Amino acid sequence: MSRSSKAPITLTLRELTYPASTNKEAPDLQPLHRGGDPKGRNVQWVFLGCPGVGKGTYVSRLLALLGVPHIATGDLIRDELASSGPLSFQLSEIVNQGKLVPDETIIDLLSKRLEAGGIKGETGFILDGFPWTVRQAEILEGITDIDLVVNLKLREDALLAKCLGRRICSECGKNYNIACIDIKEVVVKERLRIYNEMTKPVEEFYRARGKLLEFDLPGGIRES
Ligand SMILES: Nc1ncnc2c1ncn2[C@@H]1O[C@H](COP(=O)(O)OP(=O)(O)O)[C@@H](O)[C@H]1O
Repeated sequence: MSRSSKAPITLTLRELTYPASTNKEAPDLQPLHRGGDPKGRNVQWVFLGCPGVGKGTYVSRLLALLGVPHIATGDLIRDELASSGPLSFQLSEIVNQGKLVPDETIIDLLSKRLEAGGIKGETGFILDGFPWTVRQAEILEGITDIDLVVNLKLREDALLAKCLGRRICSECGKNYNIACIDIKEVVVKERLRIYNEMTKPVEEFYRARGKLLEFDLPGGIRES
């Protein structure tokens, strides 16, 4: 598969989450595996997906398959906060207010993480929580050539049900709650609206470069 091509990317989710050896319809996947990359490095992918879509579950399956680290900018921020370093006070104010950390700070933390990974021999990654803005996407393109941006999407009603802890009983078909989640539907809807508004330009950025791979998920993914 040529990743520099501008042709639409047509991998299926099955091809992404299961090894080529178990998927007879996916011979294309082989070059993406460790050591088989024409660029002489492992895959460098970005995962986009709104809260509740099941991104963490998909990413963890892929990590085992591809042998790359999961780099989540939220984790980088939390590590920095836990270190009580010079940045931590300023960062805790921003994060506690639910705001985005300035681009310079997040890019500095990410560059350090990539550099440290490079020293350890890492040549690929799955990036999560970055980029959030077009400016971040542009800067990332300047740092490395991202191969693929996977955008996981779930219908809003399914997403809402998931975020609110609702499930449908497979026997009687009625709704039930798996947990006592004290969160209002309007709050979840607003969070999704803000997410969509923020990430649309980032999706466009990667779509224009032929790097965006979109999945309309039919439902949630099982966590086990
Ligand atoms: N790409 C980014 N740009 C700016 N700030 C970020 C970025 N990624 C993470 N952050 C900051 O770190 C916090 C935690 O990130 P994350 O774990 O991805 O979100 P959440 O805690 O909502 O799941 C965010 O609320 C934000 O302040």
